[in-house]
Order: sequence, then structure tokens, then C-alpha cells
Amino acid sequence: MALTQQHFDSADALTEQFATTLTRLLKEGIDKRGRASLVVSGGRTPLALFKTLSETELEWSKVDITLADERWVDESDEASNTRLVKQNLIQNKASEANFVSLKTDHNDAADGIAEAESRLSSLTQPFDALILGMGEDGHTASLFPCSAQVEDGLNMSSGKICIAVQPTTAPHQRISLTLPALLNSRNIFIHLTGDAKKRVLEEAIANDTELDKPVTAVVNRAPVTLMWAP
Ligand SMILES: O=C(O)[C@H](O)[C@@H](O)[C@H](O)[C@H](O)COP(=O)(O)O
Repeated sequence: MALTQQHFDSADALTEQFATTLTRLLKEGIDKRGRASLVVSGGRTPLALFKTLSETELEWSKVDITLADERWVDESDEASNTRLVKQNLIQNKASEANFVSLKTDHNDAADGIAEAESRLSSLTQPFDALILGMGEDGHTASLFPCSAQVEDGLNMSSGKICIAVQPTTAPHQRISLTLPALLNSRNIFIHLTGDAKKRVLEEAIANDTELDKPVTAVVNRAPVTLMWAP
């Protein structure tokens, strides 16, 4: 499948254009289907994008937002992606958006899977837009190459929407959408900044080893747009 690359001169230019594109896609979803769904990633990269989106005019009350993955920590924990999204995206004009959390009260993520999957079933699918980040080890969402669960997460016929993941090279147990669940999106973006990550992505695609660099599995199966700035 094709990777379309959109390169920008600065992170600000990337943020502006990305917010415009996402708003257009969400509006299109609302116009055609009554509601729209947006799947975002955690980490530091999307922070400015979240802030810009939150200031954007849109019928946010008709938008459902969830995460591609979540660290299995309380919402009060600095590491919580839910906290990040609520503090930066579900604010201002976007405060009316409906946020669907993947985190449940269970101590172990494995015990929260059924509830998380049931929550996700309320979202318009295919998702209108999916924003993925990537780590320098080639993980995307929480499909970590170091984890024992990576094969399960990349299995296209598992029938699973979410899995519990225990990375060995990153902190916190996680819950992640599986590859088939992520691919159930009308528009897929990989959002990266910096030369190092761009190199990792290019090498991952060239070497085509999905278990070693799970981001490759997404690019191999769907049209993906890379949104990149230095
Ligand atoms: O919760 C998470 O950690 C993620 O969703 C993860 O897949 C993230 O997107 C990458 O690790 C990139 O993170 P940075 O943007 O912080 O580099």
C-alpha cells in the first residue's frame, strides 16, 4: 500500500495543516453519517495539534474521540493518555466532544478488554480518522516489538479489537487497539517530528519486518499519510 508523505518546514505549519485536514474529514463524517469518530494517540507529539484542534470550529457534540492505546494508569497519573486528551483536546470549542476511554477500573488491563471493546462499539465505524504516533523502536499504538503480545496484536484474523500489552522497554502495562481495529479507519495518518523518526519509518518500510517494526504492518495494509516536520 502507498505511503503519501506530507513534509512541512516547521512543526507549526504541520499542526495548522493537520488540524485543517482533520476538521474537514470530521465535518464530512458528520454531514454524511450524522456523527464522526476520531482515534488519537498519546505521547508528546500530538500536544500542539490537540490544542489547535480544541480551538477549531466544528460541531464537536457530534464527534466521538478515543485513543489508539492507553497506559494502564489512573487518570490522575501524568502518564495517562486520557488525561492528556482531556486537558488538551476536549477543551474550549471541543469541550462538547464525547470522549470514550479505554481505561476501566480493573487492576489488570486484560480484565478490562471486554468493557473497552464494548465502549468502542458505540463509535461510528470505520473511524473517520486515525492518528498514529511511532516510537524509535517502530512501535505504534501500543504494539511494541519487545512485547510478548505483538504477534497477537498484528494478527489480522484474531477477531480482537483490543489487547493488553506489557512492554519490556517502556513503562506501564497498556491496552492497545489491534492492527485490524486500527485499520478499520477511513483515513490513517502517522504523525512524526524529527529526522530520527522519519529514518526509522523509512528503514522499517524498506526492511519490511512487521514483528520487529510493527508500524510497517499498518503501512503494508492501508493507504497511510505521513505528516512530518523536522
Ligand atoms: O501512549 C503512547 O505512548 C502512544 O500512543 C505511542 O504509540 C506514542 O504515539 C509513541 O510512543 C510516540 O510517542 P511520542 O510522541 O511521545 O514520541
